[in-house]
Amino acid sequence: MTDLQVFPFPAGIRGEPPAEYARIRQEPALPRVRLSNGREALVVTRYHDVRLVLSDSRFSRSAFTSTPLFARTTESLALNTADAPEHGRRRGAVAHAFTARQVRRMRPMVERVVEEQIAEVAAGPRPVDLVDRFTVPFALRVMCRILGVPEEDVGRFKPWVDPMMSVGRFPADTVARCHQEMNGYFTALVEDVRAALDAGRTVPGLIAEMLTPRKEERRLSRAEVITMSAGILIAGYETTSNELAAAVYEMLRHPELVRRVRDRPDESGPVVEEILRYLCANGSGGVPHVATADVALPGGVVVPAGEVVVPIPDAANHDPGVFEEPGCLRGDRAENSHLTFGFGAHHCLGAELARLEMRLGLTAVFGAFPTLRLAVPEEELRWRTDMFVRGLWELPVTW
Ligand code: HEM
Repeated sequence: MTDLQVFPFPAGIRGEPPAEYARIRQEPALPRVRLSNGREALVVTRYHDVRLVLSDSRFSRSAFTSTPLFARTTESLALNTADAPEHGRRRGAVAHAFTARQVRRMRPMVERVVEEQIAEVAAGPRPVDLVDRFTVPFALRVMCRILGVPEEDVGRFKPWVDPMMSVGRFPADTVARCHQEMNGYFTALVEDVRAALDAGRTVPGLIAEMLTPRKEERRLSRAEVITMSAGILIAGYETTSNELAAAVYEMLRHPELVRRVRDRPDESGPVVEEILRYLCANGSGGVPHVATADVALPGGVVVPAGEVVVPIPDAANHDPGVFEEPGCLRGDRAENSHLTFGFGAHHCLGAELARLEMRLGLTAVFGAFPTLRLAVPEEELRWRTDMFVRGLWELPVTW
């Protein structure tokens, strides 16, 4: 076995992108690495190359038969590791629930949840852990409302989901137990919703909609409904809550951005986009794809058929050929076509919802607590390294 560098590469102390990304981007060839599951792969870091791999059907996700680069099992990933036509069929069953129009309709609900969580923080003791008291319950409650998951169960998910989103941090037996318990919870919930529908009751939420599709082509199997329900809850809250906490932290380091969001909340969009570009959230690096033909990338490299490639959106987001001064967090970036939500057929289903939650969450936090500051020395913050989504385990703040 040749001595290859192991991927994913370790992140920086504050969860910054691995230094290797910038170095590799300069290399004419695609560097060969050993994935954490033992397979060899080529890593793709240049912006236009990453976009091509993510959007060209000659790169297959399902042909990569090894385990994913994080602790979820392939069977629990209804969308992420599937290719057309199966991927399109499953995604088509839920996509209507997350269109820009639907998200505009959700806005009052999201605003209510933000207000309730902020009011709870304001009424509680100081200092407060903003992850525990705001970013996680906010993002989780929004997903519960959308899916129709009982909100009294909100506290049950994080202890299961943290190990499921591990990239080597949690032991395999813990991960397996959490997969099983999460699956058991959603199996029982889907059964309950089915029974209520059969009894003629109206049940709000996407789980009930998945069980009673308006169009035949949106029909999913019972097992798919269970997997999709758990998957959407996880995908929807884990990313958003971590990005929000990391965004609050970054804004505290950039007071000019705090002023902008606080004084002109309607213009928070570009700030949020820039934070999303800058943050480098993906601890697994990217999703492995297999080339099903020889494919020439825009950067000039030809990927031979059969090779595994891992496109790295975080590296693409810091490509100086596309983003001027990529290492600077600038709220006035005019053009910001970042790849934080992916690109192509697997582009994040909840991107519009995530944007809304980020905008409302940040304007609410800095609007309610204009003097917000860290309650501990920065060196004491615990970063979520070796996890699928980087972020903070806690964010103790006061005001
Ligand atoms: C800031 C928050 C978020 C970020 C950074 C984010 C990012 C991503 C990324 C990078 C992907 C994968 C793209 C790929 O596989 O190539 C993805 C997929 C996905 N996201 Fe998000 N996401 C966020 C919030 C949400 C929310 C709120 C939802 C709620 C519905 C959601 C649901 C999904 C789903 C279901 C997929 C799988 C799509 C597919 O494979 O077709 N995400 N997201």
